[in-house]
Amino acid sequence: MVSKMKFDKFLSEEYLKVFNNLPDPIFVTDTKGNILLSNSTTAMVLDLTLDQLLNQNVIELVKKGHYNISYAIKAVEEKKTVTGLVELKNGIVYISTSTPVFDDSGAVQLVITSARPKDLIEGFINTNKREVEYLRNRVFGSTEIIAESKQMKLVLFNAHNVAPTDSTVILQGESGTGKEVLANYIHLKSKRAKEAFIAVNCAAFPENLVEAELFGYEKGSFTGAVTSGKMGLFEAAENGTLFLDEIAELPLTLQAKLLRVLETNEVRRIGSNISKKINFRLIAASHKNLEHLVDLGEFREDLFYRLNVYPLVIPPLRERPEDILALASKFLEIFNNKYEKEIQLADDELEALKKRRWSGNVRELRNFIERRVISSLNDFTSNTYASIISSEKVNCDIKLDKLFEQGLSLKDLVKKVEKDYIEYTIKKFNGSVREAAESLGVYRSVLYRKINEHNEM
Ligand SMILES: Nc1ncnc2c1ncn2[C@@H]1O[C@H](COP(=O)(O)OP(=O)(O)OP(=O)(O)O)[C@@H](O)[C@H]1O
Repeated sequence: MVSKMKFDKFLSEEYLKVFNNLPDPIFVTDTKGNILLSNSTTAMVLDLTLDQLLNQNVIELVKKGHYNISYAIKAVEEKKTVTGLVELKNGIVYISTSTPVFDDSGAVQLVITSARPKDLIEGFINTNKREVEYLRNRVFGSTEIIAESKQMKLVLFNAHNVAPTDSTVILQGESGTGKEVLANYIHLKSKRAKEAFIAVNCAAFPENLVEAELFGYEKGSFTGAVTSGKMGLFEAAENGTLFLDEIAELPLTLQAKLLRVLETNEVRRIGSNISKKINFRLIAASHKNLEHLVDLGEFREDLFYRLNVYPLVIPPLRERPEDILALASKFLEIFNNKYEKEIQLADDELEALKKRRWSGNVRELRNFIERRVISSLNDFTSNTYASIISSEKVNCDIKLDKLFEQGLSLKDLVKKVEKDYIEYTIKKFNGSVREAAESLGVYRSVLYRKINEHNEM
């Protein structure tokens, strides 16, 4: 048996670098199946850290259910290269090849195993692409989604693998972690990419309108309905993808109706007695823990199991500091272009960004960088700015004594500040309510409601 330490000595630093940077899983075992060397991709796809993996034996990994079969031992027994399918615990199937390496006496000394996702290879063969993009470029080097951290790379990797399967996907993660971005990514990497991607926020509609939005209605079916009738969003997503964000906000009665649609693939508009067959892929998302809501009786268990085919959890931004810097630099580039500025972040600012809690996740970071570029810091030194970033408190420079003199009630004061702040933000975004809503971290519908309320004040 070759010990890991002894084995490492065989390899120059350059070889190790090449080995580590291979985008596919690759690892080396001894004749008993002990893992001597592995790249981090192998650990990542097995949902382990590299350290954990290096202490493992392939037979144990199979026993623990990380994957269903190992060809490394077979290669030792049969003294030849063995190839076969391996299914991981997340359902992804790989084509794995184990190649024995012999010593001078012809005995097997080591086995090198490498693997590639089956779907990916088949996809390449089927589309007969001449320019084969390597997995790392397709997934890890994606320009649409920033994923520097190991956790986010794994999420993206899993998203990449589930995309072509047409399976229902449920995305969980705090608000602003990138669930909609990921849903769109899955759509774009699926067979439905050329069809519609319909994103619906179940929390953005008043309860009585969600059904009409989703199912559509025939003319005159309820007061307030457009006289000509309206197509629902299920129908609008025909052949494409329907993304139901904040699915936990769907009222229980509608949850039952959604389940029926998923089981029958049929939709009936409100006021109609004709059902229509539809074909769409569902991606749902929630920042709430749906399993917990099932326990509380607030989410239907049957719908939960119907949705929970392929769950993907996006970790909060504070748990992936590598992404903070990568995202900040991307957003800086975007907003420097947009506002024709050349702002750079100083080292202390970058440090402060990494330490902040980012409870609004990527959305908060994006808004923060946009404000940073807009304000251009004429009257701040980078030091004071860094201290503002790192303090979690909002710096409201309001003259309290002046306010006190006005004798406003707390309610009126809050409304007044809210009104002024909203007006100020909309002005900053040249009148764009959409951008202002993004910056303020509220839905557009909420912002419109507030503007109406303020107009009536
Ligand atoms: N990994 C990422 N790379 C680049 N941009 C990202 C990433 N994650 C999120 N964003 C950006 O952050 C913002 C929020 O993302 P998104 O709307 O997808 O979050 P969400 O989890 O769906 O939020 P909510 O639960 O509030 O609907 C968007 O502007 C999006 O473009």
